[in-house]
Amino acid sequence: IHRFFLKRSPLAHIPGPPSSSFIYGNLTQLLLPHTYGTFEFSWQTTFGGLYRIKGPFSSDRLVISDPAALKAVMSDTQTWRRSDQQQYSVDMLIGKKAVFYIEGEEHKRVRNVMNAAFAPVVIRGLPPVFKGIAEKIANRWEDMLVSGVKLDASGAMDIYPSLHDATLDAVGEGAMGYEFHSLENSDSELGASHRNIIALSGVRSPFHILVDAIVPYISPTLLSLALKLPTPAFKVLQKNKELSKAVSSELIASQQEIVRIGAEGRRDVTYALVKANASSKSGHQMSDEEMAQQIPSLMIAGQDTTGNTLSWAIYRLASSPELQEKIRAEVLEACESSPGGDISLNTIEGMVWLNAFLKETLRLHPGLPMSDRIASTDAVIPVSQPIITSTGEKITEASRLPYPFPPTQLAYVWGPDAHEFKPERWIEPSKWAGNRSASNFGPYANLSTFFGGARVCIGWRFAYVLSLIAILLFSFAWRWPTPSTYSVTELQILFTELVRRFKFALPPPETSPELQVRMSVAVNMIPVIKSGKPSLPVIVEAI
Ligand code: HEM
Repeated sequence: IHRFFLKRSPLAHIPGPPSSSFIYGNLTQLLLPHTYGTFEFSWQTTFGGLYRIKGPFSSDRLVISDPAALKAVMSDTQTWRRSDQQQYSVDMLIGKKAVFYIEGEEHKRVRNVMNAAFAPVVIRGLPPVFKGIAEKIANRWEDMLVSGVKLDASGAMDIYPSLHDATLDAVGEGAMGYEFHSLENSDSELGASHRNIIALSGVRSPFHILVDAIVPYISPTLLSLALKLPTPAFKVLQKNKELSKAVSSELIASQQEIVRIGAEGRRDVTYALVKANASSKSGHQMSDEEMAQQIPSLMIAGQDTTGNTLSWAIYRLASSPELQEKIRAEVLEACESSPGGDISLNTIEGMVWLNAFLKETLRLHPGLPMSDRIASTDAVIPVSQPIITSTGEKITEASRLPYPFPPTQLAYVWGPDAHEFKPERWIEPSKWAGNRSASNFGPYANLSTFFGGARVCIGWRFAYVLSLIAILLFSFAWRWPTPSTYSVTELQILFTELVRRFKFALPPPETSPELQVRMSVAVNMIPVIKSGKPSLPVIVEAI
């Protein structure tokens, strides 16, 4: 009662919207709007990059998108910790040694070994894996076109499930060293269990908001008893934890054997992880159990995020025929000028429009648009834009702030057209570029999509290379020859032929109102159609 009603909040003077409910505060508006950002973006316009909202039972929380504030919070992991709710979910899902769970020195030691496993040299060996998967998805779409699985008279088909199968296979083969065979429709037990987990995490309701609010006040003993209740959701979680533990321990043991006998291992991240761990100094190494808990961490963190990013990429490609043509022209030119005929990763990385398109997709559709942190002690947050408090005072830092949500970036960094999809902003000179680089927050292109600081997304390079190759292939190649090197003639003929033959379009709103896509957020940013079902209806057409 004291905490809720009597203690004066240090955030009382930070401006923000009025609370819409005593029970939920503003959280239903922030977390459950019909279309993602409806309230958040207008609050951002009114109050700037740091404002206060009400949480359950009139508690105060901060929403942060100011780059200086984000950077300060994300780089100080001693002060800014994950919330209890997040920790309980990770423990239920994976365990207390997962990279998301651990803090401080333990996190630093584990990240050091994991960073070596995600080094550029490891990721640059993955394109053959990604190309193989892109070829399989193209085969599946061709089958779908022939067998006529159409959603309505517009001819659109739902390519969302196949994009998620593709990223499960990509994370399986590229990161875990495990073959799910999702695209071949022969799902493994772990694959099926993972799908159940993603389906669970995709459901958000006012009830979940309430549970999240109450959890920190329940005694740990009572909570751990409650979590053992045989509810359907807890059963799914428990089964997944046991299954992923068994599979991961086996994967680690087999890679350890490969490293021990010095045999050439597969070039996946798990192999690199085991190798990096074996050559770490004693005291800096991870135990077998620690390594085994990182495998499901990669699956959970890597699959849904990349699946949704690719879905948004195709959505944006399909929304703009001119953009498709521009990228297509760039690819054709690269094919023609590639000496030796092998389109290398360097060439792909040098494609101006393709890269600008991907950056803009990541900017406007961040896979994980928000997360929360709690201050474990009094703290001061700097802001790049001053805040005018409710008493008219101008302040450049906010102190003792208990609950920030760092979400997307704002107009200060991107300009007044921040909410529009404009890949050209990455190509043409802009007066906002200075603000952007001054923010210097994320690991890639100053984007906050992968966050920054000590807990920056470890898989950002993996996601970037996977997305580049996938977009390139989805856009232009329905078939990619199987060998890992390609002759220029083969590619030229292939691309020229395919570019002439296929394009993507969205079903028109007039004839297909049910199939129009909006942004929805549970944990990830998901495309959903009118019924609320996660879907990506696209017309794949022969020109
Ligand atoms: C476009 C795709 C992706 C996006 C948008 C994304 C975004 C993020 C974000 C925002 C975080 C920080 C979350 C927080 O601290 O609250 C994060 C952490 C993480 N990501 Fe990613 N991610 C992507 C792909 C991947 C992939 C492909 C992998 C692995 C194969 C991966 C592995 C991880 C891991 C292990 C962490 C936890 C790092 C730590 O706590 O030290 N992510 N990701």
